[in-house]
Amino acid sequence: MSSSSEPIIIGVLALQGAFAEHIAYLTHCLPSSSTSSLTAIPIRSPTELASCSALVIPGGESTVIQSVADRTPGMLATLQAFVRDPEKAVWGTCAGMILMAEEEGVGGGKVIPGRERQRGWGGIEGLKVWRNLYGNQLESFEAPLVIPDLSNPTEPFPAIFIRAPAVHSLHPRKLEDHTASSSASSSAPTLSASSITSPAQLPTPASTPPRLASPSSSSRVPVIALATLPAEYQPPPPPSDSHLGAPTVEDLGKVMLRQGKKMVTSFHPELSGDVRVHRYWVEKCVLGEK
Ligand SMILES: NC(=O)CC[C@H](N)C(=O)O
Repeated sequence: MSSSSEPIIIGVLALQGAFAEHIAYLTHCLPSSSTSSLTAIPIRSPTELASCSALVIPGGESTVIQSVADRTPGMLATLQAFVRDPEKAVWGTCAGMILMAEEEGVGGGKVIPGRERQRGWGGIEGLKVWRNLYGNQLESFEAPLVIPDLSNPTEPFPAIFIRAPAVHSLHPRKLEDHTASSSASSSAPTLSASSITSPAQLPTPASTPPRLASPSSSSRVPVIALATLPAEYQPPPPPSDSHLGAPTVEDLGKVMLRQGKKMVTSFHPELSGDVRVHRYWVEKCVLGEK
């Protein structure tokens, strides 16, 4: 937790996508009771990112965000280092979730040959996602999402899904499930931190691109599933013979995950008219409140 004298600067990656909405929500929901002063600013360069202790990677189009970052001198390496630093709070929404995965597959829509498979920047350890699993733009939808850890948890969160990614799998799978009510997640085994398999012990298929080093201090931090879609909204599983391996079907509907100071949502809280997810991330991940 930062001391009251240090202002906390939250960057919102502004290379493409819904960054203005996040800045508006963060500005609106900054906790008035907090002794820390917070401010949210757009980020377009490594110098701007250097002033931040937290970052939002917005929704939009992950391939465009990736290529603009790639064309901005120093930006991609600076972003990857920031996202993988366990001390930095980072939240990825939709395209941002894809970029915070370690590996991604893609279905539906237009797939550029040779780009079926992408390496994410990391952030949530061992996360693989499947892009566009919920369909195209016209198949966008809103679902009432029960998020038990939010304030006023009995009031469902209006979660908006636009060409959203789904969790494909997590390796190693060390999941704490806070979404008790979901039928899809209730049978999922919950592993304790003591039963974690070290990533180094897992066999790596020969065809897997080289891994970036995982942040060592996060390696025992469990991933918490904070929200699971009701069964009727869950997507069909991606193919089991893809380059990502077989999906973990009971995790497909997990649409909000947190690992330490990192969080991903496959939906768009910045379009919902409800600031509770922004408030949760600021309080738990940025300010480190219990
Ligand atoms: N709404 C979104 O952020 C869509 C993400 C988009 N499908 C992608 O692959 O990047």
